[in-house]
Amino acid sequence: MDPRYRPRVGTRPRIGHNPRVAPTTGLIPSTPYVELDRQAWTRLSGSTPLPLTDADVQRLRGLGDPIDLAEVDAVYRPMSRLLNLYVEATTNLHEASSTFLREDSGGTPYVIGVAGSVAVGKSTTARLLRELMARWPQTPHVELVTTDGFLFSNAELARRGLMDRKGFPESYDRRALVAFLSKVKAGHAEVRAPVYDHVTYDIVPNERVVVRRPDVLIVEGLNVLQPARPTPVGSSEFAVSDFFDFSIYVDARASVVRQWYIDRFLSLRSTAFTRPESYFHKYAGLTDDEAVERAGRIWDAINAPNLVQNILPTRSRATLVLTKGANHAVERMRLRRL
Ligand SMILES: Nc1ncnc2c1ncn2[C@@H]1O[C@H](COP(=O)(O)OP(=O)(O)O)[C@@H](O)[C@H]1O
Ligand SMILES: CC(C)(COP(=O)(O)O)[C@@H](O)C(=O)NCCC(=O)O
Repeated sequence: MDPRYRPRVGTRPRIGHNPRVAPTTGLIPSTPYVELDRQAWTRLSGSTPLPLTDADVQRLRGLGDPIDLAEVDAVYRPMSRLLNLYVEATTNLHEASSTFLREDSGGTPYVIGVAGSVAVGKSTTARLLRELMARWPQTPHVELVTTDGFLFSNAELARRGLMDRKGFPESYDRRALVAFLSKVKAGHAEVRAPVYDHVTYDIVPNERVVVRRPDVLIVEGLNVLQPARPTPVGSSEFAVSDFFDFSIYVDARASVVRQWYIDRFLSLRSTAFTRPESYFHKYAGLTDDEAVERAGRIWDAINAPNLVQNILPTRSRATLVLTKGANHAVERMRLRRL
């Protein structure tokens, strides 16, 4: 039996609940998601326009990601329509809440989280979304922040014995990230975030990005769907995702992402790693076999355990899960029912 369906034994659907009854089995789905294959998803785009060109997609895609305009049309046009509907509904909800509180609604930013493994293509998804949403008339001002800026500096990670745990929840200054999001959500005129440099593999001293009351803020990072840390009795702490209006988890099989990580490492070897300031400069001269071996070791020691222990368990918290196949194309979508 399809495990997503449980028998209708002595249970009645709740009022207002709209169970999707599997036509052949008469069973009620026990998943909170609607699952769609690529074709079904693509059909949902309706007449939503796609204001991007092939050149835009080439500019926005990450290293090693072969995404093209056809893929963006099939996957991101329906997503654009969905988000447009959600943003509009949320704006109405904010207005209702402000009417109740007798406050000025003041334009609360719509916050979207993008989560997933290292090397799964989160940055491509986040950049495409930023570009698409900024072209809507209602949300011209879209900002994108990556959570790597909230990693502790290498000096601090070394002090805490966490240099081999970069990307694990404990390697981030979560309190600073939560404070940043809470100020953006509260409508502060200017909120600053620290900046990470993948080339030097460290926080850039004295550099900040400034976020000025965006219509939409996209927050991209490995651990953005992590629940709040356990707190002592009598106290409480926010999770990063408490500030999200919508979240996307970019998913692919771990063995496939491992290969993407290795392929990217091979490309970086002849590009970013050749720069003397690159933290990985010592790997620029590796042979193919040595580079594959080294990348595989970094993956197996750091990124794979982080994926299995910390990132994957947060997938079920996302509003939308995009599942990619080995060729990077999105094959399946799961949208959380409201
Ligand atoms: N060692 C590195 N040197 C330079 N750029 C890197 C390095 N590692 C990752 N990047 C770049 O950083 C970005 C984020 O990578 P990552 O966190 O793995 O997320 P994702 O691949 O899911 O977008 C990507 O654009 C990637 O190409
Ligand atoms: C910087 C990262 C932790 C990603 O951070 P994020 O923006 O997702 O918060 C990751 O790209 C990374 O460098 N991981 C450490 C292991 C490695 O070098 O692949």
